[in-house]
Amino acid sequence: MKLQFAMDTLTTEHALALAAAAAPHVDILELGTPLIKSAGLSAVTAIKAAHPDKIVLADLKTMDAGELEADIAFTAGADLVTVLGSAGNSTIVGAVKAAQKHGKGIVVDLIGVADKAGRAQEVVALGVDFVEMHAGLDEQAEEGFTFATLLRDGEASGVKFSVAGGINASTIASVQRSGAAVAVAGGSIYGAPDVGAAAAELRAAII
Ligand SMILES: O=C([C@H](O)CO)[C@H](O)[C@H](O)COP(=O)(O)O
Repeated sequence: MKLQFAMDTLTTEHALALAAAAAPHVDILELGTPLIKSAGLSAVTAIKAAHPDKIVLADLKTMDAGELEADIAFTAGADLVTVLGSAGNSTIVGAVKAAQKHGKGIVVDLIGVADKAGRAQEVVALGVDFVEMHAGLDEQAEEGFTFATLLRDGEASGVKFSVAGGINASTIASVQRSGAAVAVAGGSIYGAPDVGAAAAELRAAII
């Protein structure tokens, strides 16, 4: 299972510092949606330049203009770009077209989708690399939140999936047991007093 570090920060400078600390322990460096909205796609270029050996994911969460948005992110240096599962199929097909042009990949984020397993099967048939079983920061803050349902949806989908939803060192093993290809961790790494140590702890918890 790969480890993806979601950098939900607001400046390229901070993202570069976070990435420098965590990179030895993670496989995928994710530029979070708030970071891209705040700093722009130049942040993607800066992270890829600093870490050419890492997979760089631009979390665009595209909802429309799939081909155009994916194209500009790939041109900026992204290896993977996210499109929302609630987008129309034509948006996803457009993003896949851009990915094929660049030799890169599309991840469909299933945040807010009720039938995650069913939609996962549909979008994989459209040519996306994998899907993300995702509960966002707001959903995580809701009373009674548990990401157990994400793991069940992933298993039920039968397709390649990542999981994101507040994963930490005590829960990452359950993510791996669910069969996830990628565990996405944001706050448990960037919110730790020692970012490198937190990333290393997550890595060590992966069997
Ligand atoms: O995608 C995310 C969210 O929508 C804000 O951009 C997060 O990166 C994702 O949820 C992972 O972060 P944590 O939940 O803090 O682990």
